Amino acid sequence: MSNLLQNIHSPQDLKNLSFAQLEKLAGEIRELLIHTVAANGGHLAPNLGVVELTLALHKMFDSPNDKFVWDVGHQAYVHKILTGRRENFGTLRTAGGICGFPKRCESVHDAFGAGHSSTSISSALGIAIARDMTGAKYNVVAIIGDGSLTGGQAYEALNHAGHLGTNLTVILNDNEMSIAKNVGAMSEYLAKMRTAPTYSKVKHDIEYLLRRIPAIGDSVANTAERVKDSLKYLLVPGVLFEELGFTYFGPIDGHNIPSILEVLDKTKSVKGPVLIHLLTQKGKGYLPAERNADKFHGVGPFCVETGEVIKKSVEPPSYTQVFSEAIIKLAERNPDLVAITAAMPEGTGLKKFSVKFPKRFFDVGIAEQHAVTLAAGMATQGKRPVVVIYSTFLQRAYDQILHDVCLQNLPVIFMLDRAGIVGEDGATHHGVFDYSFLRHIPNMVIMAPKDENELQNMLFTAISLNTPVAIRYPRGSGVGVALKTDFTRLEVGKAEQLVEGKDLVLLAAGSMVEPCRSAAAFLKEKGIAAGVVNTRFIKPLDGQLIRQLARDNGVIVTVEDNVLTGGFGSAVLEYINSQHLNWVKVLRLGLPDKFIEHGQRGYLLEQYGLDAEGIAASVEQFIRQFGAGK
Ligand SMILES: Cc1ncc(C[n+]2csc(CCOP(=O)(O)OP(=O)(O)O)c2C)c(N)n1
Ligand SMILES: CC(=O)[C@@H](O)[C@H](O)COP(=O)(O)O
Ligand SMILES: [Mg+2]
Repeated sequence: MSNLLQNIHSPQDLKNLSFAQLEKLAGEIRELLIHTVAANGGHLAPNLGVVELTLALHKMFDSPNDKFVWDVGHQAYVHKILTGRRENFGTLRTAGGICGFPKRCESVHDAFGAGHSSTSISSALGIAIARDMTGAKYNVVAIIGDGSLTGGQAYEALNHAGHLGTNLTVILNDNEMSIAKNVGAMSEYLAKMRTAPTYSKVKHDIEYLLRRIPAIGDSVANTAERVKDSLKYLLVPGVLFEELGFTYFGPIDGHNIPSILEVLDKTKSVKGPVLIHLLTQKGKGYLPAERNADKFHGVGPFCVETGEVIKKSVEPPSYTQVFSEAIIKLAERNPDLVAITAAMPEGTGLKKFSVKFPKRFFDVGIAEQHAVTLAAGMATQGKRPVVVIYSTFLQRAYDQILHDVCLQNLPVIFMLDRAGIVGEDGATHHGVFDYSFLRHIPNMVIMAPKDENELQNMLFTAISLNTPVAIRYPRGSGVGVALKTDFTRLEVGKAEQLVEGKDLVLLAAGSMVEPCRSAAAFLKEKGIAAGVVNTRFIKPLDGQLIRQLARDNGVIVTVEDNVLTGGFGSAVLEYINSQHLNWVKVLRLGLPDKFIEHGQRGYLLEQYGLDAEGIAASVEQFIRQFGAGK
């Protein structure tokens, strides 16, 4: 057989393929996935697990008329390959190239955008309701993983869909994995179903049993119904979904294309919402990913032959690694310290902590809102919860932070990893809003470290405070300072003057401090004397220092890797205004009021003028236009 994939330009090209051809195509798709992700990095294992499912969906349904909604969307590469983006697939996750997540502006086949988890059933239900209101006829399919089914929003949507009885297909892609091993009672329930006989067989057996009960009178009929119910509870897999108003099909081998097609076909005629439970293997078809599905969930460039990740050069440890060690040392000193992750023990650096302190570690699943309120509850009882959540995912828990933690001034520590530009994951994942969504909440202290030692000291300081604290730090390597073994308590609200300069001062937040130091050196070569201040605290600000800088310099440049709207620079402006320091000229550098696309982190920082050269260039232009000093 010739190469089939090169002839697939749209889902229509699948329609006449035989099962054997579809299987061959699955192999070719896996090759493309493996080689592309090996070069560009990306979510390999999740995509390897849905090759057959995606082929079956596109064979059975008619996208874009029928709508597929991918939960999280990290597993939509196959869908992209089959929907006209194969030739461009080599640009995956590169600037200007194919996005790693579904995106409505990228293709009509991407019915709904995603990146954050557990939204698919809600959006699919919304689409289905709109369809019914307009009298249109098409199928709506939400594809959600077992990990994403730990997120509360998925249950809100199941609850609503079951109540409405809307025609909607939910495919549960159960591979027993979130990024790490899936957790929680629902995960255990699904595991039990894996070994259960199929629903249709059980249904048949129950009916057979009931037919053998002689039908004499109402009481026997009632008994028969009760027997049926009891047996159903005992035997029928998926009864939970059935009770929620869904018709359950499964469990079904998610790598068997004929079986998937058969069940999809069956469900087409079912009235109301259906849930199809597929069993798949994460990483299927590539041994290193099958053996190590969590490593290959999201992976950087790697060698196809060995599965070894390609290290660019010897890099300093990441902020995540530094945090990972620091929290263990601090937990050894403080038995009340507990750590919470929302399904990301590895990514947050809490894995080691979980091994060392299994009773003080909580993986709550993809449940950021619950994680925050859980921490608040623990804090009322004297525990010192450290909640470690990527900046972008903490957006979910805004009200829990405000209402459950800050309003009661509870000492919960938020470690916001992946703050600022994250890179290739793109718009859904950049952590560029946290200063803005945290800064206005009363009682909250916000810090951002300039380097690895400061990260340790900030955590140490946070534990000593009796208020909510957020510490935000970027993805990837630290700046490479020699790591201190002891901790220093920082004075709350005190900034650190690093470089003196009479013409202007660069007031830098967190990971912007180093580029500002270099920018100051560039400016010096041009005869501009720029001071550099490490702000350390975004809240409370160092008002005394800002007043002094205003007096001495007259030009303040704030630099942050957050959106300018409501960010650190805005805080400085508000302060200057409140103090009537009217003569001060302020330049705010940060991210614009738009969503930042995907691309390498360094490239994006450069594009948005937040590398050393960009900062220096903006300052030079400002000084040329408005003058230096007072
Ligand atoms: C709100 C939110 N929290 C955390 C994540 C990070 N995340 C991405 S995929 C994933 C696991 C998803 O597991 P599952 O749905 O089972 O998909 P699989 O990768 O196993 O196919 C997690 C935790 C996210 N995308 N969104
Ligand atoms: C899909 C998703 O949300 C995660 O897999 C995310 O891509 C992880 O990011 P890191 O690679 O920064 O841990
Ligand atoms: Mg899973």
